[in-house]
Amino acid sequence: MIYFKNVSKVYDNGSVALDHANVHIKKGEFVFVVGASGAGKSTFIKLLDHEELPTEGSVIVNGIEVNKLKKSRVPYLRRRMGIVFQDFRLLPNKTAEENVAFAMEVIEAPRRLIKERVRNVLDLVGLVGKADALPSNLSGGEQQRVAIARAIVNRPLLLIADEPTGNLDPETSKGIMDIFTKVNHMGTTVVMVTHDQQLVDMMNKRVIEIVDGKIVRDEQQGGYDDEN
Ligand SMILES: Nc1ncnc2c1ncn2[C@@H]1O[C@H](COP(=O)(O)OP(=O)(O)OP(=O)(O)O)[C@@H](O)[C@H]1O
Repeated sequence: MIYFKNVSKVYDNGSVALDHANVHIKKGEFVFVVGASGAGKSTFIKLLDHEELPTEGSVIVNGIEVNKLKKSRVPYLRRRMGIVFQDFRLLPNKTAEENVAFAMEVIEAPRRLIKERVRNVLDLVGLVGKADALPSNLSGGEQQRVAIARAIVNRPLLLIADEPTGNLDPETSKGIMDIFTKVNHMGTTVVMVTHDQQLVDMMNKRVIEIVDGKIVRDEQQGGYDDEN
């Protein structure tokens, strides 16, 4: 599903964000990526969706060598992945339902399918009752659930999340993890960057730790810290 083969990323200013990283993530895995601020976690994610290109090495996602992909093919790569951010990034003038539907409208899905799928995913994230609410009338946790619904409505193979609980309290964060677990059990691979020690320790999933661009730990059923 995901291969990083000897991947390095050096930004134009000389910052080494990834240093000869080798990773293999199989279909259906749930993986946390942890590390201090500036370690290279977001860069790791940006290499998956072609937001950044490696300076060296190759990145393969769903059988596509991302670093060799023509710009015109990037939307096809991104169709197979859903992305969730710390700051939700919902369209403020669209309701919860419209935000989710929009992700299907842009790929020109048939209207009836949109209606059916949007209802299903809003149900999955527990938000059917808030379908008509604008983001400004939703709590942070609810907004994140809309963002997750939007990310999964096109049934991606891969769900990527960059600090999805960074703006949420611990209880709400646990609810978000329950949804990720459900999505993972449906067969979707989940890669989540986080600083949330409690969540990582609670979930007991694979942990990849990055320090100064280097993968220093890759542990099945790990904790946030080495000694867990
Ligand atoms: N566009 C950029 N141009 C130059 N340097 C960058 C750029 N993006 C990131 N960096 C540098 O690359 C390194 C890794 O950054 P990255 O954002 O991947 O870290 P991170 O682990 O996600 O940090 P945080 O937890 O603070 O988000 C840092 O030294 C950062 O300053």
